[in-house]
Amino acid sequence: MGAVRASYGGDMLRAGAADRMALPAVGDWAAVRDWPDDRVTLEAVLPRRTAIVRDSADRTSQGQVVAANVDVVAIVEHLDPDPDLGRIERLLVLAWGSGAQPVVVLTKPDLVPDPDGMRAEVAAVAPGVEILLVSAVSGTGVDELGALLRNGRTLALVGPSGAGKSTLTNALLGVDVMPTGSVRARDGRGRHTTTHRELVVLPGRGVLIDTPGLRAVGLVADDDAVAGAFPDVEALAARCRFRDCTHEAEPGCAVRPAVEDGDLDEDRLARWRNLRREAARNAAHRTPGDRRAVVADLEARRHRR
Ligand SMILES: Nc1nc2c(ncn2[C@@H]2O[C@H](COP(=O)(O)OP(=O)(O)OP(=O)(O)O)[C@@H](O)[C@H]2O)c(=O)[nH]1
Ligand SMILES: [Zn+2]
Repeated sequence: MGAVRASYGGDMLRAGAADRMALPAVGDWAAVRDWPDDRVTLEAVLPRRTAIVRDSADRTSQGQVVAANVDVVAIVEHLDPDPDLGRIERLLVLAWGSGAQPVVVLTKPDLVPDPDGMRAEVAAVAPGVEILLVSAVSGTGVDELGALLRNGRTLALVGPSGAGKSTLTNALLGVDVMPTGSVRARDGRGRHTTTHRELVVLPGRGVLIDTPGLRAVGLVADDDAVAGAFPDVEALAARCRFRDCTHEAEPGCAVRPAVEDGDLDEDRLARWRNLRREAARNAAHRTPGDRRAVVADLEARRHRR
């Protein structure tokens, strides 16, 4: 049938006003109605298998769905400039929270002398997660990445602007469908080239979703998503004598000695603490009372229009 343009039906408008999460996102399946007068309305979004959710800036809802029904979330990070380990951890939390399987894709290995050494550093912040080195320039790893797209699976690329997501999309397709940004010569940073989310169907293979550069992802992550990204720290913390151990000075703490013995990186521990705090703050902000107030406010605004 191809592409159709649809407006929201009444139920969809109401659901979207009450919770932004209800609105369709890229990757969603939706029911549309074809009216005799040629109008097309989007009536319902079908239940999602998975959802990548980011914080919505306006706090009017639980969050905002960046992509739905994704099977594999590829966290795309460049090796040049140096990869940002904290950003990879954050995006891993986002991925674990989505219900999809994460992989880490390290791009531009052709620009650094020791890509395998850098992969090992990244592996330390991504326990249990497959890590691919992929160069669109030399072709290294493109087939491995493409293999994730078999059997009609949906692969979403997330990562900062300039990491090479659009370039990877083009490499996987074998043709250029996405505009790519040329890196500014002076500071080596990419221009922001993807202005809206794109979904590309690769016939007989799967579906590829290229999300725009997620700069500062606000997380709606819960403790489980943080635990998914930090299984090493959580395993240590589970061995502390006290369940509410703060890992500062308590007797019987298992985390502190791991740092002292060099088994756990101090910076990683600090980032784990911050993400846990962020998850707790999120949970506190989104009390049912808050949400009722937000919905009432939205309704009032709608009536004024
Ligand atoms: N040397 C090298 N350059 C690459 C590679 N992948 C991407 N680039 C370059 O990096 C720049 C940014 O790539 P894009 O694909 O536009 O980045 P993006 O992640 O899609 O960025 P947004 O669309 O802004 O989110 C472009 O100049 C690419 O040519 C690679 O594997 N090796
Ligand atoms: Zn402890």
